[in-house]
Amino acid sequence: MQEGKNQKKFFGKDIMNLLKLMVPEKRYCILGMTVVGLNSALLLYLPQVTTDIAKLQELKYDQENKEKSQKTNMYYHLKWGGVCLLGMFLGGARRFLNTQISNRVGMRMRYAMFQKLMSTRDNQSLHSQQLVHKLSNDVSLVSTGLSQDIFIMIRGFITTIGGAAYLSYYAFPLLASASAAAAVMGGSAILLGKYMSQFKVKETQELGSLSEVSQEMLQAHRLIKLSDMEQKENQRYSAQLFRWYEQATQFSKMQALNMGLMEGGGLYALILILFQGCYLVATGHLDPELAKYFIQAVYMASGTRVMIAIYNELVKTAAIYNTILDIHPNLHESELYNQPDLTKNYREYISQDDILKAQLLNPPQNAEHTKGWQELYEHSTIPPPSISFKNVQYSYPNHENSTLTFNLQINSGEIVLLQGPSGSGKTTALNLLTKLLTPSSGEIVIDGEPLSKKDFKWIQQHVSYVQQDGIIFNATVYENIIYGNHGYDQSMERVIWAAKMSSAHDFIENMQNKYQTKLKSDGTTSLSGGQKQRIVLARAILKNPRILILDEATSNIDSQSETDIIQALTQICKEKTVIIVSHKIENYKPLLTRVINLDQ
Ligand SMILES: Nc1ncnc2c1ncn2[C@@H]1O[C@H](COP(=O)(O)OP(=O)(O)OP(=O)(O)O)[C@@H](O)[C@H]1O
Repeated sequence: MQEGKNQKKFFGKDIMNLLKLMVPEKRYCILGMTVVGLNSALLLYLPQVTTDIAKLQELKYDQENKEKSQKTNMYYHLKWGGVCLLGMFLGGARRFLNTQISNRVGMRMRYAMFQKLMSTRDNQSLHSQQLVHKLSNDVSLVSTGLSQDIFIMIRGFITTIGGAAYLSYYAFPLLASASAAAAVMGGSAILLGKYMSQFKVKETQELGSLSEVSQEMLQAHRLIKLSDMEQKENQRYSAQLFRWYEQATQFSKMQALNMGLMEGGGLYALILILFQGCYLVATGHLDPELAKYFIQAVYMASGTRVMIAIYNELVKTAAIYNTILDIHPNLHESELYNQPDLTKNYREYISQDDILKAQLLNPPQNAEHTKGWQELYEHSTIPPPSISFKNVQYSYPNHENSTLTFNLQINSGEIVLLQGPSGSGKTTALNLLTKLLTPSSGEIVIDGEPLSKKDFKWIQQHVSYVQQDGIIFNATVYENIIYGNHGYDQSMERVIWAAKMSSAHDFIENMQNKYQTKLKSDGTTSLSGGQKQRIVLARAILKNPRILILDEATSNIDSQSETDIIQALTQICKEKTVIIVSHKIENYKPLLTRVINLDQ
């Protein structure tokens, strides 16, 4: 089991930390507690019905005063009808507040976690499938568990205290029996709670790994089929499934033991209370309205039982919460609840998104309507930048004893190909240039100015990076091309220009809805590898970047598409500093000014 940064706290503190998630929902919580308080008071009042029934029975035989008897009858019916209606309202309100707190806590957690993950520049250390599982499944477990458990616990507390107070006043001997039963249940639950939470953490981790394995396999579905790995992968999935099952079974056993002790304790309490109650009635110490006291004693014992059961649930939930905090080394728990009210402007978010979507379906036809048009051409008049790596060193955190060193000079407007054996550091150099990684020492200089002095915005504005597996989003062709090009000309005129430059226009025109055709990100899109890569290239050149990086950009496509793209690049690469990484040096030769060897 992975030892997370948050797993060493003692359980009481864990629960306190968990409860902090409720802090921003103060208003809902106070309202919820009031409702739960009233609901519990109603429950405690309920045994009073026995007294009223006894009175009604008396009146039934009072033939002399028929009118009074009818009135009283009516009064009691109205009273208990009202109690039922109130109970109905309070029950509904409690459920609504429960769910709403859970929704809001979950929303805050997801919002903070997502922001944190997106803020990471070097995402290589993040396990995306595990994270998706945490964002959906584990957050739901924590938020629903927390809000529901707390209210049930409060109700348990009120009925325990109320029942105990009633018994201590009206039937003190029964209090002793109920307390003894509560003590037995409490002891076992606290003892087993610790083990239960440990098993729950393991089970949650195995379930996360199961999601990871399944997503990985579904993504690599084609490769698995073609490599005759189906049986092996089925076996791997099954093995992980059984690993989860093993932990889930351990947890179930522990839970069953706990539940058994609870049930046993409950039965013991019931028998003890009944036995004692009957004895007290028989000896004339208690009046025949035994049911009233009996119910109060049961309230007290079951309230205690509920509190203990919920304590166990909270320990489990806190354990899952700790695994969520481990998703990111810099995620502090306070970030999950110390945020402004997210829901304040949520309708605005949705309506802005709707407006944007509508605009994207009707993009401006020409550049006059688009912001940033001038900016686009302003920087295209400046000569493309020169780049030098001066004794730049980098070591990956998990490989600190192997340091990569770079000394490179790329002149303004050059089209260079970075060459070197696998592992020589080509991708690392590009990540350093795009500030996704920061050098351990040395300096990268762009046009005479250190890159460290330029902010990330500069990179976003002046660099386009095309990777081997071009990313296509669940959106139209038009949206895919303008992606990441805000502030630049996004008119149809300009998008068509970019598509023509990357030899994409013709096949887009042949699609059913042309530039408004919907594409899919999961690979089920009707695009070929070459078509996908041409759309990605159109996206990269729309903003007319000063530095263009092509990292194995044509590796996955057929040779005819590659020839077309390289031909298009002759035009595209003008007035830019271009860095190409490709193993197919021969194909790029006509385009290049130089080849730089990284292993020298
Ligand atoms: N996220 C990482 N964590 C640890 N080490 C890494 C990481 N990424 C790369 N490395 C190591 O850094 C070295 C350079 O890797 P890099 O990917 O930059 O090489 P490359 O020349 O691009 O290789 P290829 O041609 O195979 O893509 C390799 O030894 C690799 O093992």
